[in-house]
Amino acid sequence: MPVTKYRPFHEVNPVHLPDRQWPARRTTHAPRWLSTDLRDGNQALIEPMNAERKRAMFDLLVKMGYKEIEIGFPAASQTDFDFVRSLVEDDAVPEDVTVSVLTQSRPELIHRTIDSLVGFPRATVHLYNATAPVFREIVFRNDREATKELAVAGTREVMAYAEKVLGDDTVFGYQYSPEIFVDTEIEYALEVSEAVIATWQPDGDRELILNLPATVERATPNVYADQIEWMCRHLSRRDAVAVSLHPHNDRGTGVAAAELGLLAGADRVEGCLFGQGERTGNVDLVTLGLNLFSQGIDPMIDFSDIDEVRRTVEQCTQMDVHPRHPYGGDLVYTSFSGSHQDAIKKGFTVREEKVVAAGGEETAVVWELPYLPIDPKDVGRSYEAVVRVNSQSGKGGVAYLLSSTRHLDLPRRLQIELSGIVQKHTDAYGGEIDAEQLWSIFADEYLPHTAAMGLKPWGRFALKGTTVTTAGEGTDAVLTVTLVDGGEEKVVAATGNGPIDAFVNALTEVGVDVHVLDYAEHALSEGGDATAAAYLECEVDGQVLWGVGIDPSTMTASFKAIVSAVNRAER
Ligand SMILES: CC(=O)SCCNC(=O)CCNC(=O)[C@H](O)C(C)(C)COP(=O)(O)OP(=O)(O)OC[C@H]1O[C@@H](n2cnc3c(N)ncnc32)[C@H](O)[C@@H]1OP(=O)(O)O
Ligand SMILES: CC(C)C(=O)C(=O)O
Repeated sequence: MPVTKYRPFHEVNPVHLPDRQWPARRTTHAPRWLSTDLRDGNQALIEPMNAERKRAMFDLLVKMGYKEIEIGFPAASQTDFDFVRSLVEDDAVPEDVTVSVLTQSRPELIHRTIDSLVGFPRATVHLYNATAPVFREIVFRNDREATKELAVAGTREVMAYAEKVLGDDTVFGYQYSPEIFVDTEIEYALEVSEAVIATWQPDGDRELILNLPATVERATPNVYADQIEWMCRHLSRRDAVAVSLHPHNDRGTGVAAAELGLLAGADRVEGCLFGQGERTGNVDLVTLGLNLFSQGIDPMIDFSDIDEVRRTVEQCTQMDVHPRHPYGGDLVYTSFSGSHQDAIKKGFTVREEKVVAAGGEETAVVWELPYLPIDPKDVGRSYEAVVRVNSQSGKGGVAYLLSSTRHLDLPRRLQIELSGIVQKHTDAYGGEIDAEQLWSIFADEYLPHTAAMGLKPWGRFALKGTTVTTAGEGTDAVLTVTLVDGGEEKVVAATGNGPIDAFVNALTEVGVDVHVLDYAEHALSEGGDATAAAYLECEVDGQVLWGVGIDPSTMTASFKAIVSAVNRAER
């Protein structure tokens, strides 16, 4: 690896800010957002969006609540131009949404760009030129003065042409970006910005958006924050200039850079949903917004159906969102590993208790759940997908899945026993076991005579019926049991100090020695036709194991559970 080819960023473009203030600041509110999905996102796609997909993206952004949307680079192509026109012709832009469009600093492109905006009630022209030394030397072969002049001349051209073509019909805004701001010598970036400010003359009613892009992310996020704080401190007319961030993600720290840049004083962030955009992408607006949400700060954007957002983005961009993408990926609320599942299951139980104590008011209870930074329900995800079972899973996950999908609340030792059985399957077959497969494993093991999943019944015994009579209080129960024993129907009678004791004694009549060690039962549904589940831990001929019974009658459920344990012992 030829590491000597590279230099540390502080040697390339140092920023001196020893009394930086941003590390001690806290985020208290959402910034202004601009979505550039239809511009920076679109220009990075293998197949740029057609009109229909652009419209679907625009409508999604509006629905989510974005108020500033960069809708394209209208001078780039007829498709881009026509899309911009279609929005005004279809009256598709709500009153509180401002669209913006990007242009280079070339008169013919500026004219074409502004022509596309005729009829928009509010629009911003965004002009950029590269100010970084590499671009001055390699791309433009311009010195500093000529580069500054390109920015100023472009600004003047925008002002003059907009005045001529748009007049008073459009509330017209202006944005300037010194491209690769992060690589530009900071005093020079300020000099160019000030020249643009002096040209546009922002004041209270006439804002200038100064966008400071990390066009290519080349340093740690604290460096970007220093650069932003330095600019914020040195800008004249700071109150009339909206400082905007435009981080890219080349080092994988675009989100952190945006967050620290906001602490450093920026007012606004430009990015794309799920971090679409050039190379490794623009900063991800979904992560930024939901990071705020997870801190109790309203992002002012609606993420309540994250899957719908993801599906639309995937359909528009023809690119997949990674399953581990923060907040929106398929797997990000899912735990496979045993200790995580156990903690989540316990967390949900404690939370349910707290919600009940709060009078059922779910939102009154602060979210504190192990391994889940936000409540999946808040972004439209269901709890069913939270816990999934594979070879890394333990009893907690298995129990959670049976509880959430089948309402079976297994006692702890039964959870441990079942987990071992499931583990044998996952070890043998690999991969994941879904809720249906888990139910099938469970039913085959514990409920062999339940017509579940088309399983083949097995086991020496099947319970056909019971009649119980008690002579009165304090007297023994008398029980008549009809059993199928190895295919042969038998009727046995026994007494005991209760129905279960009598049933155990009846089994002695057919040669089975069973003792009940532990017992648990609960209703599976509410109301008169409720079904009960019974779990009995039994010692059968010296073996300790669990049986499970499900029946409308609690007593019959218990008898079935004993039969289940006996059959398992003999299996
Ligand atoms: C960081 C960013 O994301 S910036 C946005 C980038 N997005 C895009 O480029 C997508 C849309 N672009 C396009 O469709 C085309 O590039 C167009 C229509 C804008 C221009 O096309 P062309 O005229 O064929 O020029 P080309 O694409 O080769 O651009 C390079 C030329 O533009 C000049 N240029 C580049 N940026 C700027 C700028 N901001 N201001 C003025 N001139 C510029 C270059 O110096 C070069 O000029 P040269 O040909 O005299 O050497
Ligand atoms: C045009 C500018 C803002 C840009 O896209 C970038 O620098 O990444």
